[in-house]
Amino acid sequence: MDHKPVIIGVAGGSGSGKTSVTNSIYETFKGHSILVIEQDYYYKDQGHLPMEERLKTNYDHPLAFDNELLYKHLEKLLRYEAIKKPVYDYTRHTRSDKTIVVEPKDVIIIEGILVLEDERLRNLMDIKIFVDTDADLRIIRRLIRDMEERGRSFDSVISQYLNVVRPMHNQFIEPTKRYADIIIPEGGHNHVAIDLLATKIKTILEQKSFL
Ligand SMILES: Nc1ncnc2c1ncn2[C@@H]1O[C@H](COP(=O)(O)OP(=O)(O)O)[C@@H](O)[C@H]1O
Ligand SMILES: O=c1ccn([C@@H]2O[C@H](COP(=O)(O)O)[C@@H](O)[C@H]2O)c(=O)[nH]1
Repeated sequence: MDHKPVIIGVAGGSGSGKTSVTNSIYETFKGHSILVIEQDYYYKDQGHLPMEERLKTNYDHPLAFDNELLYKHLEKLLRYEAIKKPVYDYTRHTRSDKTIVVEPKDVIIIEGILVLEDERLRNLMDIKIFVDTDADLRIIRRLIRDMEERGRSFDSVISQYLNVVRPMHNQFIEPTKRYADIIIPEGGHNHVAIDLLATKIKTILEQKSFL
């Protein structure tokens, strides 16, 4: 019997609805043994850099992430060992001093723009999902979210989108769609897709005798 946790990767562009999809899966399995790891929390620590340098970082490039640490943490969770998850501060563009102790669970959702880009991460996943939403919707959603929740101005969001987010999406994120087992259009409000996904996850959990 295979008693390793199930790992589900949820990728997609910024504002595509990854967090909403992840939350829907989490809610469906609430009460079961499930946890979420956000790839964003694994942005490289930039505490040694002055703020003006941090503002120049390309946060949509694969090299912005500490995937080494993320991979090590997933390996530990697969062995049912606890991890100390880093905490990322979007207003300071670096890790905070805090970490969160995360206990291992049977279902692990790993969510982020580039989780399907790294082959080692992909190889750990039982189900790979790409949330596919048109660019016009993604920029509108991001604009609202970054101004309301991440302390950004209208001009900074637009400039970052045109200069970095859009080209990096086309170069690195969009191509990872080909690795996905399931492509979910429009994100977390797609109840049919979420229900189908929940059924598949239940089947895997039953095969592993977790349910
Ligand atoms: N299908 C949808 N229709 C309308 N709004 C949505 C939909 N999916 C997500 N949103 C909203 O768009 C914003 C970005 O979604 P989120 O899940 O945080 O995206 P991501 O994690 O991919 O950046 C959030 O405010 C969310 O409530
Ligand atoms: O310091 C930072 C770190 C990240 N970003 C942007 O965040 C998005 C990824 O988050 P989503 O929740 O998937 O939208 C990425 O596109 C980065 O551009 C940032 O602006 N600053």
